[in-house]
Amino acid sequence: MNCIISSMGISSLCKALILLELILLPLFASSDTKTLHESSDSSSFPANFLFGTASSSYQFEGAYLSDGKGLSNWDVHTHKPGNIIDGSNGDIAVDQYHRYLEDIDLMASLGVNSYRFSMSWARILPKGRFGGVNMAGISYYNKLINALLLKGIQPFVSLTYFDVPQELEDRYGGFLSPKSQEDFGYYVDICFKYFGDRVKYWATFNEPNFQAIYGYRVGEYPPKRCSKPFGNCSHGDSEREPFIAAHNIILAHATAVDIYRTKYQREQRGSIGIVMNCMWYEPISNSTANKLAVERAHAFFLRWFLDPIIFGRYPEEMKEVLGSTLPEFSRNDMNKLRKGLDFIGMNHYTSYYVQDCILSVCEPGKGSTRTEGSSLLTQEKDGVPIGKPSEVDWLHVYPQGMEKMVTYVKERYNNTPMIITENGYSQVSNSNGNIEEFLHDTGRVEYMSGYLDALLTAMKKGADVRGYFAWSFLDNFEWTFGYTRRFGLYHVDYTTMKRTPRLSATWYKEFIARYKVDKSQM
Ligand SMILES: O=C(/C=C/c1ccc(O)cc1)O[C@@H]1O[C@H](CO)[C@@H](O)[C@H](O)[C@H]1O
Repeated sequence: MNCIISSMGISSLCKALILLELILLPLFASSDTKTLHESSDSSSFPANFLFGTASSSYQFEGAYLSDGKGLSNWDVHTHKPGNIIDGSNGDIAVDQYHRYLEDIDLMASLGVNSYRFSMSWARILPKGRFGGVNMAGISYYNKLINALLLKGIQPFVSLTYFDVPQELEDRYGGFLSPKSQEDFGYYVDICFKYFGDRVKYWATFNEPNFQAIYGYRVGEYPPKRCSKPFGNCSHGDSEREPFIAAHNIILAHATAVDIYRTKYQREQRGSIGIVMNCMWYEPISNSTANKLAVERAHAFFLRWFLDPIIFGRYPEEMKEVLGSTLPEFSRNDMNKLRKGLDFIGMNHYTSYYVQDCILSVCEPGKGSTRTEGSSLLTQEKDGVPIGKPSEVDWLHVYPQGMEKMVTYVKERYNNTPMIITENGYSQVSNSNGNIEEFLHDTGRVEYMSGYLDALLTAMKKGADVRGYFAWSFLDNFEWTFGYTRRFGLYHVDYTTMKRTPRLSATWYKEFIARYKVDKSQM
């Protein structure tokens, strides 16, 4: 039975059921970890569910100047000393550009039915719309798509994933200029035209909420703009620019959807959405102020983009605080925004406690300032972490967050179809050494098994979720952390580029196999 929490509170029967669950849950949880291999109930996922792995162009492809590719903002950023903690870059990355056939064989052996990858804008249009189409780039993605389809693996394409042609930055300041909307429209039209006969899933942007904050507030991603006290950059305005960049990204998304709907979708029959970074928030106490702070945290991160795209307006919480700093949508923009999206892509990894900083005085920290919504994010309460810590400081294991996050998005956006576009776990490494330890990744298996169970719980309660992608297929270039964070189901030796399956790869393979056996019996 479903427990419906109304404004009146929870019924007493529900309370009793929840209590019973709380008592029984630890019993099941402990037997779960004993038999890792049978812990998750894959057979209950619906038919046609997408089970895949995820990647992105800059983190995987390498070949940064091959066959006519132009420079991207990330090529330029990583080549400047001091930007990446281990001084590395994605020039070679994991060389997927040359090894895609071998990689597709690995995916086929895993049994996944989908692969999420991104197209490098600068590989297709080295100078944006100010130059020609690079046919060698088109040819690479054609080969990749065809080889995937040959193995029964659906391509799931992110049109852009943080990397944009440097030309756009140099010419007009990238996403700070409305001209970026036009450029994005020009680019996606080319992608739909060349690949849309075979690609049925398109995501316009990956984590634009993260992109806006890291590029324009804290200045750790290109174009490395910010102001004090948010970060240390030579240019920028942390209180204004994130909102301008976000505004242009929202309208660039709308432009892409408009083009797809008017020119391609009827014939090509695919779907188009956006991928958001989704963090779950728990109030640090049950006070009304902290609960309101949780809602503000969602408003200033997730709803910042999804409210305009789905409802045509920014969250009230943002308007109230930001006033005229928040750009406005013209009538023309509103019309474009009406085209919405077909699915919400969700990257979910971890959860935070939230403390109100309007009524109480907060230590400075993530989210605490006015322009961030006055909601301080922490991962500890009275010295106790929100979930089991991992080797990576920001990644705490809190599987309940998956169920709650999916349920939140379901309720707010009228159960728009959702796809978990990323979920994953990291190990830390400073060298290639001790591969055995890296391969025996029980932490990752427990993480995925717990999060998939929580996802299924949300689905059993009615959430319309269509797919799950593990981040990541292989170890890869982890942005500012270079090669020191390993998220792969497969270990990569960065000297030889050899890929080796971890325990988690075997576990995921068996998980998918059980799902397939069950579905073939239907
Ligand atoms: O979710 C995140 C990043 C979270 C974070 C980073 C640094 C902090 O200090 C706090 C959070 O990005 C996604 O998660 C992955 C693994 O990180 C990245 O490799 C993906 O490219 C990206 O889409």
